Amino acid sequence: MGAEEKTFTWEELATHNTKGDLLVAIRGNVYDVTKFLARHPGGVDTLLLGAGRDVTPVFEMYHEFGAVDSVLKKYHVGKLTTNELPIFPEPTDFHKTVKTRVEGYFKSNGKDPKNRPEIWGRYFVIFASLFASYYAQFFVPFVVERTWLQVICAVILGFSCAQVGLNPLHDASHFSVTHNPTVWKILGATHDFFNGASYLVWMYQHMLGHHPYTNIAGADPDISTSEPDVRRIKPHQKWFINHLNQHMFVPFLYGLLAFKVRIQDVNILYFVKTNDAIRVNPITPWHTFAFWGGKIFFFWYRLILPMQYLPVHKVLFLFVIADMISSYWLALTFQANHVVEEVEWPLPDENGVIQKDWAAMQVETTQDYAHDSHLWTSITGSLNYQAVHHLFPNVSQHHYPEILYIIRQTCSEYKIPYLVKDTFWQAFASHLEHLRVLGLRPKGE
Ligand code: HEM
Repeated sequence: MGAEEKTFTWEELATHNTKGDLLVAIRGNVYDVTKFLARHPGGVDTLLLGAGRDVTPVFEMYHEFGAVDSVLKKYHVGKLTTNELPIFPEPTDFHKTVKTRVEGYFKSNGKDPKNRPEIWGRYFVIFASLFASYYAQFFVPFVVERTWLQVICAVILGFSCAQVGLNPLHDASHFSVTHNPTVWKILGATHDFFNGASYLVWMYQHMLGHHPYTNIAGADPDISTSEPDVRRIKPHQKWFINHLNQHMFVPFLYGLLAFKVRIQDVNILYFVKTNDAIRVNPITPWHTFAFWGGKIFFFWYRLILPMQYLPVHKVLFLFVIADMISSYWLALTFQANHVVEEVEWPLPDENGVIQKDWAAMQVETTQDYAHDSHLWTSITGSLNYQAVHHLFPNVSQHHYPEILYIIRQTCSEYKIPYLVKDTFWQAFASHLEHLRVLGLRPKGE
Protein backbone atom coordinates (compact mmCIF):
# COMPACT_ATOMS: atom_id res chain seq x y z
CA MET A 1 0.00 0.00 0.00
CA GLY A 2 2.18 2.90 1.33
CA ALA A 3 2.65 5.70 -1.19
CA GLU A 4 0.05 4.39 -3.69
CA GLU A 5 -2.70 4.13 -1.12
CA LYS A 6 -5.89 5.72 -2.38
CA THR A 7 -7.12 8.75 -0.48
CA PHE A 8 -10.65 10.09 -0.05
CA THR A 9 -11.95 13.44 1.10
CA TRP A 10 -15.18 13.24 3.08
CA GLU A 11 -17.04 14.63 0.07
CA GLU A 12 -15.71 11.79 -2.10
CA LEU A 13 -16.58 9.25 0.58
CA ALA A 14 -20.11 10.67 0.73
CA THR A 15 -20.78 9.72 -2.91
CA HIS A 16 -20.32 6.00 -2.10
CA ASN A 17 -23.53 5.67 -0.15
CA THR A 18 -25.65 3.09 -1.97
CA LYS A 19 -26.31 -0.65 -1.83
CA GLY A 20 -24.14 -1.23 -4.89
CA ASP A 21 -21.29 1.06 -3.83
CA LEU A 22 -20.88 1.27 -0.06
CA LEU A 23 -17.84 2.81 1.60
CA VAL A 24 -17.42 3.67 5.28
CA ALA A 25 -14.52 5.23 7.18
CA ILE A 26 -13.35 4.12 10.62
CA ARG A 27 -10.41 5.74 12.44
CA GLY A 28 -9.13 7.36 9.24
CA ASN A 29 -9.29 4.17 7.14
CA VAL A 30 -11.76 3.70 4.31
CA TYR A 31 -13.45 0.31 3.74
CA ASP A 32 -15.46 -0.91 0.77
CA VAL A 33 -18.10 -3.08 2.47
CA THR A 34 -20.42 -3.44 -0.56
CA LYS A 35 -19.88 -7.20 -0.65
CA PHE A 36 -20.30 -7.53 3.13
CA LEU A 37 -23.62 -5.67 3.24
CA ALA A 38 -25.92 -8.68 2.92
CA ARG A 39 -23.91 -10.57 5.58
CA HIS A 40 -23.77 -7.82 8.19
CA PRO A 41 -25.17 -9.35 11.43
CA GLY A 42 -26.33 -5.88 12.42
CA GLY A 43 -28.59 -5.70 9.37
CA VAL A 44 -28.57 -4.26 5.85
CA ASP A 45 -30.51 -1.13 6.81
CA THR A 46 -28.08 -0.33 9.61
CA LEU A 47 -25.05 -0.42 7.35
CA LEU A 48 -26.88 1.54 4.64
CA LEU A 49 -27.46 4.33 7.16
CA GLY A 50 -23.71 4.49 7.76
CA ALA A 51 -22.85 4.38 4.05
CA GLY A 52 -20.58 7.18 2.80
CA ARG A 53 -19.68 8.41 6.32
CA ASP A 54 -17.03 8.25 8.97
CA VAL A 55 -18.84 5.85 11.32
CA THR A 56 -16.10 5.58 13.96
CA PRO A 57 -18.16 6.46 17.06
CA VAL A 58 -21.17 4.29 16.15
CA PHE A 59 -18.90 1.46 15.02
CA GLU A 60 -17.09 1.48 18.38
CA MET A 61 -20.40 1.76 20.23
CA TYR A 62 -22.01 -1.29 18.66
CA HIS A 63 -19.05 -3.70 18.39
CA GLU A 64 -16.54 -5.01 20.90
CA PHE A 65 -13.10 -3.42 20.47
CA GLY A 66 -11.11 -5.52 18.00
CA ALA A 67 -13.91 -8.07 17.42
CA VAL A 68 -14.53 -6.99 13.85
CA ASP A 69 -10.93 -6.10 12.87
CA SER A 70 -10.26 -9.30 10.91
CA VAL A 71 -13.42 -8.75 8.84
CA LEU A 72 -12.64 -5.07 8.28
CA LYS A 73 -9.07 -5.76 7.12
CA LYS A 74 -10.34 -7.57 4.03
CA TYR A 75 -12.21 -4.52 2.83
CA HIS A 76 -9.60 -1.81 3.35
CA VAL A 77 -9.35 0.47 0.29
CA GLY A 78 -7.68 3.69 1.44
CA LYS A 79 -7.40 6.63 3.81
CA LEU A 80 -9.75 9.46 4.72
CA THR A 81 -7.99 12.82 4.47
CA THR A 82 -10.65 15.30 5.65
CA ASN A 83 -13.51 15.20 8.15
CA GLU A 84 -17.11 16.27 7.84
CA LEU A 85 -17.87 16.05 11.58
CA PRO A 86 -15.75 16.25 14.74
CA ILE A 87 -13.47 13.28 15.43
CA PHE A 88 -12.35 11.74 18.72
CA PRO A 89 -8.95 10.59 20.00
CA GLU A 90 -8.22 6.85 20.28
CA PRO A 91 -10.15 5.27 23.20
CA THR A 92 -8.48 5.89 26.55
CA ASP A 93 -7.93 3.37 29.35
CA PHE A 94 -11.21 4.51 30.91
CA HIS A 95 -13.12 3.74 27.73
CA LYS A 96 -11.47 0.35 27.24
CA THR A 97 -11.85 -0.60 30.91
CA VAL A 98 -15.52 0.29 31.24
CA LYS A 99 -16.35 -1.53 28.00
CA THR A 100 -14.34 -4.64 28.90
CA ARG A 101 -15.86 -4.79 32.38
CA VAL A 102 -19.45 -4.50 31.21
CA GLU A 103 -18.97 -6.94 28.34
CA GLY A 104 -17.19 -9.28 30.80
CA TYR A 105 -20.11 -9.00 33.23
CA PHE A 106 -22.52 -10.39 30.63
CA LYS A 107 -20.14 -13.13 29.51
CA SER A 108 -19.20 -14.32 33.00
CA ASN A 109 -22.85 -14.42 34.07
CA GLY A 110 -23.98 -16.11 30.85
CA LYS A 111 -26.45 -13.29 30.21
CA ASP A 112 -27.48 -11.98 26.81
CA PRO A 113 -27.30 -8.16 26.95
CA LYS A 114 -30.17 -7.80 24.48
CA ASN A 115 -32.68 -10.37 25.60
CA ARG A 116 -34.85 -9.73 28.65
CA PRO A 117 -38.33 -11.27 28.55
CA GLU A 118 -39.71 -8.38 30.65
CA ILE A 119 -39.42 -6.08 27.65
CA TRP A 120 -42.24 -7.94 25.86
CA GLY A 121 -44.50 -7.47 28.91
CA ARG A 122 -43.68 -3.77 28.83
CA TYR A 123 -44.54 -3.50 25.12
CA PHE A 124 -47.78 -5.42 25.73
CA VAL A 125 -48.88 -2.97 28.45
CA ILE A 126 -48.02 0.02 26.23
CA PHE A 127 -49.97 -1.18 23.21
CA ALA A 128 -52.87 -2.47 25.33
CA SER A 129 -53.30 0.94 26.96
CA LEU A 130 -52.94 2.65 23.57
CA PHE A 131 -55.65 0.50 21.96
CA ALA A 132 -57.97 0.56 24.99
CA SER A 133 -57.81 4.34 25.50
CA TYR A 134 -58.31 4.94 21.77
CA TYR A 135 -61.23 2.54 21.46
CA ALA A 136 -62.98 3.78 24.60
CA GLN A 137 -62.54 7.41 23.62
CA PHE A 138 -64.34 7.10 20.30
CA PHE A 139 -66.40 3.91 20.30
CA VAL A 140 -67.66 3.07 23.82
CA PRO A 141 -71.01 4.88 24.28
CA PHE A 142 -70.61 5.29 28.07
CA VAL A 143 -67.36 7.21 27.47
CA VAL A 144 -68.45 9.03 24.31
CA GLU A 145 -71.44 10.50 26.19
CA ARG A 146 -69.13 12.01 28.86
CA THR A 147 -66.54 14.47 27.59
CA TRP A 148 -64.53 14.36 30.82
CA LEU A 149 -64.05 10.60 30.37
CA GLN A 150 -62.97 11.14 26.77
CA VAL A 151 -60.41 13.69 27.99
CA ILE A 152 -59.01 11.14 30.46
CA CYS A 153 -58.76 8.61 27.62
CA ALA A 154 -57.01 11.21 25.43
CA VAL A 155 -54.46 11.80 28.19
CA ILE A 156 -53.83 8.05 28.51
CA LEU A 157 -53.57 7.76 24.72
CA GLY A 158 -51.03 10.59 24.57
CA PHE A 159 -49.00 9.06 27.35
CA SER A 160 -49.11 5.61 25.69
CA CYS A 161 -47.94 7.10 22.38
CA ALA A 162 -45.02 8.73 24.19
CA GLN A 163 -44.22 5.31 25.64
CA VAL A 164 -44.10 3.87 22.10
CA GLY A 165 -41.40 6.46 21.40
CA LEU A 166 -39.52 5.75 24.63
CA ASN A 167 -39.64 1.97 24.36
CA PRO A 168 -40.14 0.01 21.11
CA LEU A 169 -38.89 2.87 18.92
CA HIS A 170 -35.97 3.77 21.15
CA ASP A 171 -34.94 0.16 21.84
CA ALA A 172 -35.11 -0.70 18.13
CA SER A 173 -33.08 2.34 17.15
CA HIS A 174 -30.25 1.08 19.38
CA PHE A 175 -30.64 -2.58 18.37
CA SER A 176 -31.04 -3.41 22.07
CA VAL A 177 -33.94 -5.82 21.82
CA THR A 178 -33.12 -9.25 20.31
CA HIS A 179 -30.36 -9.77 17.71
CA ASN A 180 -32.81 -9.75 14.85
CA PRO A 181 -32.75 -6.80 12.39
CA THR A 182 -36.30 -7.66 11.21
CA VAL A 183 -37.58 -7.21 14.77
CA TRP A 184 -35.86 -3.79 14.94
CA LYS A 185 -37.49 -2.79 11.64
CA ILE A 186 -40.97 -3.76 12.81
CA LEU A 187 -40.63 -2.14 16.24
CA GLY A 188 -39.20 1.00 14.62
CA ALA A 189 -42.18 1.21 12.28
CA THR A 190 -44.58 1.41 15.27
CA HIS A 191 -43.39 5.02 15.59
CA ASP A 192 -44.40 5.73 11.97
CA PHE A 193 -47.79 4.08 12.30
CA PHE A 194 -48.86 5.00 15.84
CA ASN A 195 -47.12 8.35 16.27
CA GLY A 196 -47.10 9.50 12.64
CA ALA A 197 -43.41 10.36 13.01
CA SER A 198 -40.56 8.82 11.05
CA TYR A 199 -38.34 6.05 12.43
CA LEU A 200 -35.85 6.79 9.65
CA VAL A 201 -35.54 10.47 10.57
CA TRP A 202 -35.19 9.41 14.22
CA MET A 203 -32.26 7.16 13.23
CA TYR A 204 -30.46 10.13 11.66
CA GLN A 205 -31.33 12.39 14.56
CA HIS A 206 -30.64 10.02 17.40
CA MET A 207 -28.48 7.01 16.43
CA LEU A 208 -26.18 8.84 13.98
CA GLY A 209 -26.41 12.34 15.44
CA HIS A 210 -27.22 12.77 19.11
CA HIS A 211 -25.50 9.65 20.49
CA PRO A 212 -22.12 9.93 18.79
CA TYR A 213 -21.91 13.72 19.19
CA THR A 214 -23.79 14.48 22.42
CA ASN A 215 -24.04 18.23 23.14
CA ILE A 216 -21.54 19.13 20.38
CA ALA A 217 -22.89 22.21 18.60
CA GLY A 218 -23.09 21.71 14.83
CA ALA A 219 -23.13 17.91 15.10
CA ASP A 220 -25.80 16.90 17.65
CA PRO A 221 -29.19 17.55 15.96
CA ASP A 222 -30.92 17.60 19.38
CA ILE A 223 -29.30 20.92 20.19
CA SER A 224 -29.54 22.43 16.73
CA THR A 225 -30.65 26.08 16.84
CA SER A 226 -31.23 28.80 14.28
CA GLU A 227 -30.25 32.45 14.70
CA PRO A 228 -32.13 33.97 16.42
CA ASP A 229 -33.71 30.94 18.02
CA VAL A 230 -36.60 30.82 20.42
CA ARG A 231 -34.30 29.17 23.02
CA ARG A 232 -30.72 29.77 24.07
CA ILE A 233 -29.48 26.38 25.30
CA LYS A 234 -25.75 26.34 24.46
CA PRO A 235 -23.21 28.51 26.25
CA HIS A 236 -21.60 29.51 22.91
CA GLN A 237 -24.93 30.39 21.28
CA LYS A 238 -25.57 34.06 20.51
CA TRP A 239 -27.87 35.83 22.98
CA PHE A 240 -30.95 37.74 21.84
CA ILE A 241 -33.35 39.86 23.88
CA ASN A 242 -36.13 37.24 23.56
CA HIS A 243 -34.02 34.88 25.69
CA LEU A 244 -34.57 36.99 28.81
CA ASN A 245 -36.72 34.93 31.21
CA GLN A 246 -36.91 32.12 28.64
CA HIS A 247 -37.30 29.59 31.49
CA MET A 248 -40.78 31.02 32.11
CA PHE A 249 -42.22 30.43 28.65
CA VAL A 250 -40.04 28.02 26.66
CA PRO A 251 -41.23 24.83 28.47
CA PHE A 252 -44.81 25.61 27.39
CA LEU A 253 -43.71 25.38 23.75
CA TYR A 254 -42.56 21.78 24.26
CA GLY A 255 -46.21 20.77 23.80
CA LEU A 256 -45.77 21.41 20.05
CA LEU A 257 -42.92 18.91 19.65
CA ALA A 258 -44.89 16.09 17.97
CA PHE A 259 -46.60 18.50 15.56
CA LYS A 260 -43.24 20.04 14.61
CA VAL A 261 -41.52 16.67 14.18
CA ARG A 262 -44.14 15.37 11.72
CA ILE A 263 -43.67 18.37 9.45
CA GLN A 264 -39.89 18.37 9.84
CA ASP A 265 -39.78 14.69 8.79
CA VAL A 266 -40.97 15.51 5.27
CA ASN A 267 -38.62 18.46 4.98
CA ILE A 268 -35.60 16.43 6.15
CA LEU A 269 -36.15 13.37 3.95
CA TYR A 270 -37.50 14.98 0.78
CA PHE A 271 -36.35 18.62 0.66
CA VAL A 272 -33.23 19.59 2.61
CA LYS A 273 -32.04 15.93 2.73
CA THR A 274 -30.06 16.49 5.90
CA ASN A 275 -30.91 16.38 9.60
CA ASP A 276 -28.82 19.25 10.90
CA ALA A 277 -25.31 17.99 10.02
CA ILE A 278 -26.34 14.39 9.36
CA ARG A 279 -26.87 13.82 5.62
CA VAL A 280 -29.74 11.65 4.44
CA ASN A 281 -28.80 8.63 2.29
CA PRO A 282 -30.98 7.26 -0.54
CA ILE A 283 -34.26 6.02 0.97
CA THR A 284 -34.97 2.27 0.68
CA PRO A 285 -38.39 0.88 -0.42
CA TRP A 286 -39.08 -0.34 3.15
CA HIS A 287 -38.49 3.09 4.61
CA THR A 288 -40.57 4.75 1.89
CA PHE A 289 -43.41 2.34 2.72
CA ALA A 290 -43.09 2.84 6.50
CA PHE A 291 -42.85 6.63 6.10
CA TRP A 292 -45.86 7.24 3.85
CA GLY A 293 -47.87 4.24 5.06
CA GLY A 294 -47.30 5.41 8.63
CA LYS A 295 -48.34 9.01 7.94
CA ILE A 296 -51.52 7.93 6.11
CA PHE A 297 -52.46 5.37 8.78
CA PHE A 298 -51.79 7.85 11.59
CA PHE A 299 -54.06 10.52 10.16
CA TRP A 300 -56.72 7.93 9.33
CA TYR A 301 -56.87 6.35 12.80
CA ARG A 302 -56.46 9.57 14.80
CA LEU A 303 -58.60 11.95 12.73
CA ILE A 304 -60.49 10.60 9.73
CA LEU A 305 -62.00 7.49 11.34
CA PRO A 306 -63.21 9.20 14.56
CA MET A 307 -64.68 12.02 12.45
CA GLN A 308 -67.10 9.50 10.92
CA TYR A 309 -68.71 9.12 14.36
CA LEU A 310 -68.05 12.36 16.27
CA PRO A 311 -68.18 16.09 15.45
CA VAL A 312 -65.00 17.43 13.84
CA HIS A 313 -64.33 19.96 16.61
CA LYS A 314 -64.47 17.25 19.28
CA VAL A 315 -62.07 14.97 17.44
CA LEU A 316 -59.65 17.87 16.96
CA PHE A 317 -59.95 18.85 20.63
CA LEU A 318 -59.15 15.31 21.80
CA PHE A 319 -56.34 15.00 19.24
CA VAL A 320 -54.66 18.17 20.51
CA ILE A 321 -54.86 16.98 24.13
CA ALA A 322 -53.32 13.59 23.34
CA ASP A 323 -50.65 15.09 21.10
CA MET A 324 -49.63 17.70 23.66
CA ILE A 325 -49.35 15.06 26.40
CA SER A 326 -47.07 12.96 24.17
CA SER A 327 -44.99 16.01 23.32
CA TYR A 328 -44.55 17.25 26.89
CA TRP A 329 -43.64 13.84 28.17
CA LEU A 330 -41.03 13.22 25.48
CA ALA A 331 -39.57 16.72 25.58
CA LEU A 332 -39.32 16.95 29.35
CA THR A 333 -37.61 13.60 29.74
CA PHE A 334 -35.10 14.44 26.97
CA GLN A 335 -34.32 17.93 28.27
CA ALA A 336 -33.71 16.77 31.85
CA ASN A 337 -30.84 14.56 30.66
CA HIS A 338 -28.62 16.86 28.60
CA VAL A 339 -29.88 20.44 28.54
CA VAL A 340 -29.10 21.09 32.18
CA GLU A 341 -26.80 23.14 34.37
CA GLU A 342 -23.79 21.01 35.22
CA VAL A 343 -23.08 19.12 31.99
CA GLU A 344 -20.32 19.77 29.41
CA TRP A 345 -20.77 21.38 25.99
CA PRO A 346 -17.66 20.14 24.14
CA LEU A 347 -16.34 21.92 21.06
CA PRO A 348 -13.80 20.62 18.52
CA ASP A 349 -10.38 22.30 18.26
CA GLU A 350 -9.18 24.00 15.07
CA ASN A 351 -8.43 20.57 13.54
CA GLY A 352 -11.93 19.33 14.20
CA VAL A 353 -10.80 17.07 17.09
CA ILE A 354 -12.73 16.81 20.35
CA GLN A 355 -9.93 16.73 22.89
CA LYS A 356 -11.67 14.22 25.08
CA ASP A 357 -12.25 10.50 25.09
CA TRP A 358 -15.65 9.67 23.61
CA ALA A 359 -16.82 7.59 26.60
CA ALA A 360 -15.73 10.20 29.15
CA MET A 361 -17.59 12.78 27.09
CA GLN A 362 -20.76 10.68 27.22
CA VAL A 363 -20.69 10.72 31.01
CA GLU A 364 -19.81 14.41 31.28
CA THR A 365 -22.56 15.57 28.92
CA THR A 366 -25.25 13.65 30.76
CA GLN A 367 -27.37 13.86 33.88
CA ASP A 368 -29.14 10.85 35.44
CA TYR A 369 -31.93 10.97 37.99
CA ALA A 370 -34.16 8.90 40.29
CA HIS A 371 -32.12 5.68 40.14
CA ASP A 372 -34.03 4.33 43.13
CA SER A 373 -37.49 4.87 41.67
CA HIS A 374 -39.04 1.93 39.78
CA LEU A 375 -41.86 4.25 38.78
CA TRP A 376 -39.58 6.77 37.05
CA THR A 377 -37.50 4.01 35.50
CA SER A 378 -40.69 2.53 34.04
CA ILE A 379 -42.33 5.69 32.77
CA THR A 380 -39.21 7.19 31.23
CA GLY A 381 -38.18 4.01 29.38
CA SER A 382 -35.12 3.90 31.69
CA LEU A 383 -33.87 7.27 30.40
CA ASN A 384 -33.16 8.13 34.04
CA TYR A 385 -30.11 5.85 33.57
CA GLN A 386 -29.01 8.09 30.71
CA ALA A 387 -25.23 7.82 31.11
CA VAL A 388 -25.50 4.02 31.23
CA HIS A 389 -27.66 4.18 28.12
CA HIS A 390 -25.19 6.46 26.30
CA LEU A 391 -22.22 4.24 27.08
CA PHE A 392 -24.06 1.00 26.28
CA PRO A 393 -26.99 1.82 24.02
CA ASN A 394 -27.08 -1.74 22.64
CA VAL A 395 -27.80 -3.24 26.08
CA SER A 396 -31.45 -3.86 27.03
CA GLN A 397 -32.84 -1.13 29.28
CA HIS A 398 -33.80 -3.84 31.79
CA HIS A 399 -30.10 -4.46 32.48
CA TYR A 400 -29.20 -0.84 33.29
CA PRO A 401 -29.58 -1.08 37.09
CA GLU A 402 -27.31 -4.17 37.10
CA ILE A 403 -24.43 -2.54 35.23
CA LEU A 404 -24.72 0.88 36.85
CA TYR A 405 -22.37 -0.01 39.70
CA ILE A 406 -19.65 -1.19 37.25
CA ILE A 407 -19.85 2.12 35.41
CA ARG A 408 -19.91 4.29 38.54
CA GLN A 409 -17.02 2.36 40.05
CA THR A 410 -14.96 2.80 36.86
CA CYS A 411 -15.84 6.50 36.64
CA SER A 412 -14.74 6.98 40.21
CA GLU A 413 -11.41 5.16 39.58
CA TYR A 414 -10.72 7.39 36.57
CA LYS A 415 -12.02 10.54 38.29
CA ILE A 416 -14.81 11.10 35.75
CA PRO A 417 -17.67 12.98 37.45
CA TYR A 418 -20.97 11.08 37.27
CA LEU A 419 -23.92 13.43 37.60
CA VAL A 420 -27.09 12.08 39.16
CA LYS A 421 -30.04 13.81 40.82
CA ASP A 422 -32.24 12.11 43.41
CA THR A 423 -35.52 12.90 41.67
CA PHE A 424 -36.86 13.78 38.24
CA TRP A 425 -38.06 17.11 39.64
CA GLN A 426 -34.54 18.08 40.68
CA ALA A 427 -33.32 17.15 37.20
CA PHE A 428 -36.07 19.19 35.58
CA ALA A 429 -35.38 22.13 37.92
CA SER A 430 -31.80 21.97 36.66
CA HIS A 431 -33.11 22.33 33.09
CA LEU A 432 -35.12 25.41 34.10
CA GLU A 433 -32.12 26.91 35.89
CA HIS A 434 -29.95 26.28 32.81
CA LEU A 435 -32.51 28.14 30.67
CA ARG A 436 -32.71 30.97 33.21
CA VAL A 437 -28.95 31.47 33.39
CA LEU A 438 -28.46 31.34 29.60
CA GLY A 439 -31.35 33.75 29.23
CA LEU A 440 -29.57 36.44 31.27
CA ARG A 441 -28.06 39.29 29.28
CA PRO A 442 -24.32 38.46 28.86
CA LYS A 443 -21.89 41.13 30.11
CA GLY A 444 -21.17 43.67 27.37
CA GLU A 445 -24.37 42.96 25.35
C1 HEM B 1 -23.05 2.16 10.70
C2 HEM B 1 -22.11 1.36 11.20
C3 HEM B 1 -22.46 0.08 11.88
C4 HEM B 1 -23.41 -0.16 12.84
C5 HEM B 1 -24.36 0.84 13.49
C6 HEM B 1 -23.34 -1.56 13.15
C7 HEM B 1 -24.17 -2.22 14.05
C8 HEM B 1 -24.04 -3.54 14.40
C9 HEM B 1 -24.86 -4.19 15.37
C10 HEM B 1 -26.00 -3.55 16.14
C11 HEM B 1 -24.42 -5.47 15.47
C12 HEM B 1 -24.92 -6.51 16.46
C13 HEM B 1 -25.96 -7.45 15.90
C14 HEM B 1 -26.52 -8.33 17.02
O1 HEM B 1 -27.30 -7.86 17.83
O2 HEM B 1 -26.13 -9.51 17.09
C15 HEM B 1 -23.34 -5.64 14.57
C16 HEM B 1 -22.63 -6.79 14.41
C17 HEM B 1 -21.58 -6.93 13.56
N1 HEM B 1 -21.11 -5.98 12.70
FE1 HEM B 1 -21.75 -4.09 12.52
N2 HEM B 1 -22.37 -2.14 12.39
C18 HEM B 1 -21.81 -1.16 11.60
C19 HEM B 1 -20.80 -1.33 10.70
C20 HEM B 1 -20.10 -2.48 10.52
C21 HEM B 1 -19.00 -2.66 9.63
C22 HEM B 1 -18.42 -1.55 8.74
C23 HEM B 1 -18.56 -3.94 9.74
C24 HEM B 1 -17.41 -4.63 9.07
C25 HEM B 1 -17.24 -4.74 7.84
C26 HEM B 1 -19.42 -4.59 10.70
C27 HEM B 1 -19.31 -5.90 11.07
C28 HEM B 1 -20.05 -6.52 12.02
C29 HEM B 1 -19.82 -7.88 12.48
C30 HEM B 1 -18.74 -8.82 12.00
C31 HEM B 1 -20.76 -8.12 13.47
C32 HEM B 1 -20.90 -9.39 14.34
C33 HEM B 1 -19.91 -9.37 15.45
C34 HEM B 1 -20.31 -8.59 16.65
O3 HEM B 1 -21.51 -8.50 17.00
O4 HEM B 1 -19.40 -8.01 17.30
N3 HEM B 1 -20.34 -3.68 11.16
N4 HEM B 1 -23.12 -4.44 13.92
